[in-house]
Amino acid sequence: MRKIILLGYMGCGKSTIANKLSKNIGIPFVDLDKKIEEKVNLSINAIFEKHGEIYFRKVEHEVFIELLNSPEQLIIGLGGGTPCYANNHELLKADNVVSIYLKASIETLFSRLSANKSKRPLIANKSDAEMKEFIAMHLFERSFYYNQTQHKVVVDDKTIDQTVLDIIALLA
Ligand SMILES: Nc1ncnc2c1ncn2[C@@H]1O[C@H](COP(=O)(O)OP(=O)(O)O)[C@@H](O)[C@H]1O
Ligand SMILES: O=C(O)C1=C[C@@H](OP(=O)(O)O)[C@@H](O)[C@H](O)C1
Ligand SMILES: [Mg+2]
Repeated sequence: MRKIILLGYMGCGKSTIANKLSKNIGIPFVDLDKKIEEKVNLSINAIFEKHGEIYFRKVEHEVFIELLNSPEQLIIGLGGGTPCYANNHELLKADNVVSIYLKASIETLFSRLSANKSKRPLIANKSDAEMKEFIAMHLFERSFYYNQTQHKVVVDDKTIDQTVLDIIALLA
């Protein structure tokens, strides 16, 4: 069954938008990070601390494949790094996948992430100045993967509801 997959940089709104989209169109939403936390029985922060990022990427890949193979129709919110590791971007090309990149500017990401960084181990310990530089560099590196999606929705200056409506329009 069809999988609607939201991807994009940390803080672009994947989890928030997927949750609202799910309520609006009545298709269940699964957050990949939540599934990973359930499988390992640790928070994302604790997985990075105890086992390191390479282990996290391995579990992320396994759980992503499990979700893609599930028989249900699903909305899946990826983690920001998911398409950039383990050839996961190739999995997005499957026939039953609709992939949507939620595209946010560095300014939008910085303002959302500066208020929400504690649960994101890649940025949790960075100062504001470090974080701005990190986001700029990291987004540039990752854009190669993000830009391979079928659809892009620019999220800057849009409310959650506006972004959800944009996604519904492109799914029609
Ligand atoms: N217009 C908006 N669209 C989406 N998220 C928004 C918006 N305005 C503020 N936010 C906030 O930005 C953050 C986005 O985080 P989240 O949904 O966890 O993103 P991601 O899963 O992509 O990392 C949330 O705290 C959300 O409340
Ligand atoms: O960008 C990344 O590499 C990550 C993004 C996070 O998800 P969000 O994009 O939902 O914050 C989470 O998977 C982990 O902290 C690593
Ligand atoms: Mg998320």
